[in-house]
Amino acid sequence: MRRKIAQPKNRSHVQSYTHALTRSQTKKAKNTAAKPSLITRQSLCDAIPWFRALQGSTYQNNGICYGILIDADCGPRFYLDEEIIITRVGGSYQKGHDGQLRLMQDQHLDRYPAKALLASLQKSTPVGMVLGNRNARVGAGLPHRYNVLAYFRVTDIWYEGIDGHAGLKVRFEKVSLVEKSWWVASNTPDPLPYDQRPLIQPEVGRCTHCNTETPRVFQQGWMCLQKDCAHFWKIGIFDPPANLIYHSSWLEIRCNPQTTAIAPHEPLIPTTLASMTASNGIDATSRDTWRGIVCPRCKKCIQRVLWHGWKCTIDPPVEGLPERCTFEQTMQLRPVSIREVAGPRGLLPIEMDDTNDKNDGDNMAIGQGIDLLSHLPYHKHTYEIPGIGSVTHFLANAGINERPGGPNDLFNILQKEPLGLRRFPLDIAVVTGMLTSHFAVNYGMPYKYVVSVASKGFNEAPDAILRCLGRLTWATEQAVTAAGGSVLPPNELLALGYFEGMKIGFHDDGEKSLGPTIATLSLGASSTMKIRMKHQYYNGQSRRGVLLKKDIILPNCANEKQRQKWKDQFENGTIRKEVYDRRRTTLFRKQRLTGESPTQIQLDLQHGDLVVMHGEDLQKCYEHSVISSNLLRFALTARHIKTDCVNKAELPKGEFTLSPDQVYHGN
Ligand SMILES: O=C(O)CCC(=O)C(=O)O
Ligand SMILES: [Fe+2]
Repeated sequence: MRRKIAQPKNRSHVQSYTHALTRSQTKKAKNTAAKPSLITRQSLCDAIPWFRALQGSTYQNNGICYGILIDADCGPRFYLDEEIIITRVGGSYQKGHDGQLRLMQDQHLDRYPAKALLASLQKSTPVGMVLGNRNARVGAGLPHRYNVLAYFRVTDIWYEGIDGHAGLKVRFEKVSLVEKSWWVASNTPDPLPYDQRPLIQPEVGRCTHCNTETPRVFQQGWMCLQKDCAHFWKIGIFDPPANLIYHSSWLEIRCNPQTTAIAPHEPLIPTTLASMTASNGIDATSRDTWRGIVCPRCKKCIQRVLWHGWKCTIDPPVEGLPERCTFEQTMQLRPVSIREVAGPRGLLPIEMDDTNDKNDGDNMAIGQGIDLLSHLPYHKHTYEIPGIGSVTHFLANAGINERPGGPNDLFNILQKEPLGLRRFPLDIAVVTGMLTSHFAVNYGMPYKYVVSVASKGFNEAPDAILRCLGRLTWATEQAVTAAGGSVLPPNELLALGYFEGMKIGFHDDGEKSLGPTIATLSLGASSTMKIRMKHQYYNGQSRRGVLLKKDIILPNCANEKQRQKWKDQFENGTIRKEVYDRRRTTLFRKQRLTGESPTQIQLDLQHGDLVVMHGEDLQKCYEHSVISSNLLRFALTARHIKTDCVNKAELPKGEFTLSPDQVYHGN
């Protein structure tokens, strides 16, 4: 390989981006810092397709490394300039008491992640480089938590002596030798074209013991870098000094871009934004549109938080702090027609046969009742869970949906209204900064669903939202009356918006402040709702194997008959508590009970359908999820929030009066 040196060096420094903040500003900045959702690893992985690794420093796919994150401690002799990076290969390191990483064992080229880096080298695959601001050497000067540098090629991987073991190091060379690197000081001269750089031959040496020829890596002398050779990591017969530095030829040699072509597999920075704004026919709610982007102004990775587009800084500006990036890209959402997304039932006139009534998936048939007549034009399916509650599904059809002010109109209007829908960080996320996979806005009494959401008063709600509330009030009354309960009218409405591929994962709606009834109206794309027992009630014990103090035996739970028998024996005094507990522990252990409950009730929710879940224990013992199927769906869920659980100042938010045409009578 013919390689040349870079331009005569005015060795550059990483540019300093740190704002000069006073101490009080720094404190303020910490307190009011952008929500973690905007600066986390999740933002990076969401925006960058070649780095979808939420953990570790390497992103690999099919055995090839496509992206590297350099953060925190990069091992001895970490090196970075405008075109070269030399760093350790991850894995096999552990943090000691002093906080320093130590190599615990020899690394091997045939193990990941080294193997994936070697594959990138052999297959000439460029590796995208991200630099984190926790990097001990250069991090402090960087503008963001994660900074996309450029595409690099892997030129060499070799062994060094590290902490008494053979540790792997890797040398990366920037793919483009033409563009000036953004991370160097602005007064660094532009790079010389490759043709104008002086030719350099690498210095090589041959080991007198293993006879292998390798380049000279270090200034202090040539060393054999074959880890199994007796002369490994020696300069002559001596151990190398602690202050080893790289030899100039090792740093300055470059691959000839003409003879060693290397093509990036995709743009370093995805073109999502450009393609969205060029109105080139991409649907504004398709899967690609709710990925993150790299801010074209400040280069921060940002997630799609807002319904209408991307905004670099979501939080309002804080007085006394430097202004944050104001980049904002809203997009016109192409109106989605009901014909494009609705399932067949929402588009067909009512049929009096029972074909519609086979649509509700493969249920485990917990007391399923079908009522085709009493709620006409709806069909009604009810699932009774004895002692727990019921799920009522009102199935709509074109007759219902096409009425003025009905689901078709509501779907069209909700697309045009500025509802204030946005994604929220999940409180219980496994990875910090993980956002919900749906957009949400709450109206009326405050309600905390899977995340905390600020509520808007019903006096701010558009007509369409109040019409939905009218329908949900009707469905609540019908289902609760049929179940023989007393109706608590809804005073809260959570609107969810689902783009293509969005969902709400398993959760319950069982907050202390909630009444026992939850009603949902589906608009637009069809979706699948699954209801299953919570893990502990299905198995009779917690995930950690702790027995339920009072076993609740739900229909179809694991070991239903056996558990019921022992529970009866315990309750009527035939067996003592120790025996009861021992029997259950032994049985559960033997069966290694750890699985989730199979779906107990599965509903095919179509445009215009209403679902009412009723019964407090339903939310205590069961959980539900909904997966949307197509470009656009809205789910409007109304509940009754107990007013004594609400902060007095917020009570007016839940007050509303429906006009006669917002009230619904079930037609
Ligand atoms: O999208 C749906 O139909 C259900 C929404 C839901 O479960 C909720 O808002 O808690
Ligand atoms: Fe829910």
